Amino acid sequence: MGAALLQISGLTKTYNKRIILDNINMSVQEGTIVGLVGPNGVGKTTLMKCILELTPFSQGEIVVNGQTITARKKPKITEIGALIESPGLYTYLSGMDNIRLYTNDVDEALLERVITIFKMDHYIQKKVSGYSLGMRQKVGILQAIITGKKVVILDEPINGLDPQSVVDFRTIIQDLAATGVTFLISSHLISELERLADNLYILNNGGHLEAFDIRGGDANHWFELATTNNNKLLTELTQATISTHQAHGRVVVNLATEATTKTVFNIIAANHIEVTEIRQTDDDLEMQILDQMKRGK
Ligand SMILES: Nc1ncnc2c1ncn2[C@@H]1O[C@H](COP(=O)(O)OP(=O)(O)OP(=O)(O)O)[C@@H](O)[C@H]1O
Repeated sequence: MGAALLQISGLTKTYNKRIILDNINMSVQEGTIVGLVGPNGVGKTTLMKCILELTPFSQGEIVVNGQTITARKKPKITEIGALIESPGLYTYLSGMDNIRLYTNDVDEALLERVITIFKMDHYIQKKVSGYSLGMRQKVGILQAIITGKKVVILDEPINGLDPQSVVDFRTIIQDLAATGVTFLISSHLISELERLADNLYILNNGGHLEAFDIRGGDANHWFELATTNNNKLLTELTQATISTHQAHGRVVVNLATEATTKTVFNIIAANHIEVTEIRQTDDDLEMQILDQMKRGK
């Protein structure tokens, strides 16, 4: 781990006087993979566009590999590759021609390796007009990473990829990160980001960005309780401002602290509810992130 390759300080962005990004701060160290999640329309793409200078912002500063962007200062950022929204490809050209047209600066060994991993050999020389969504997406990913830039921004890169390709994508990205490439990746697939990313940020409605501790914090503290009166328990827990919801016919609750655990079981006893089964949830992180998103509203 070295210096911060991407540093965002006090970034504020509005569209028609509506605040989309509100005093955003983010620091991404060299060789790390940062995930970005948030509800639809919250501003994830807008944040990425600010970093790529595709949209102006009113306040704050973004530093990419030592080059500083402000509301007034717009340097040509050299060390950045990106896939934003869906890849803009010329459909009458082949995937390979699209890549060659996009840049002269191709890392040939990397290109060959990614084509092999993504199993693109049989179509990369054919016209894009015959490609599926996932095939186009892979060309877009290639364009973003193939020039060997130090910082790569990928907006919903897993969209349209089949399960094997998602695994292949993870291999490609983690291998590159191990060589020092720094990634900011947005996705709605939280479970995939959990596997892929080193750090996670949540962008909430109102444009507030929060760091999420992906490897620690409340992990492994979510439990599903099968009880004789789920509705009563849900109501009582909610009244006691304890995070809870129902899943698989059980009450799901976070028992991260001793105090919460005591409160939950006191509520159960006081209401004569019987617990017939307790099991740890296997989707802890997803629950926590959704919970943090709800609280961030
Ligand atoms: N050019 C624009 N002019 C005005 N408003 C815009 C413009 N582009 C985006 N917005 C608004 O900014 C907000 C954030 O949009 P953005 O595309 O960044 O969201 P997102 O988090 O990437 O959403 P999704 O998860 O659905 O892709 C939305 O409310 C959108 O309507």
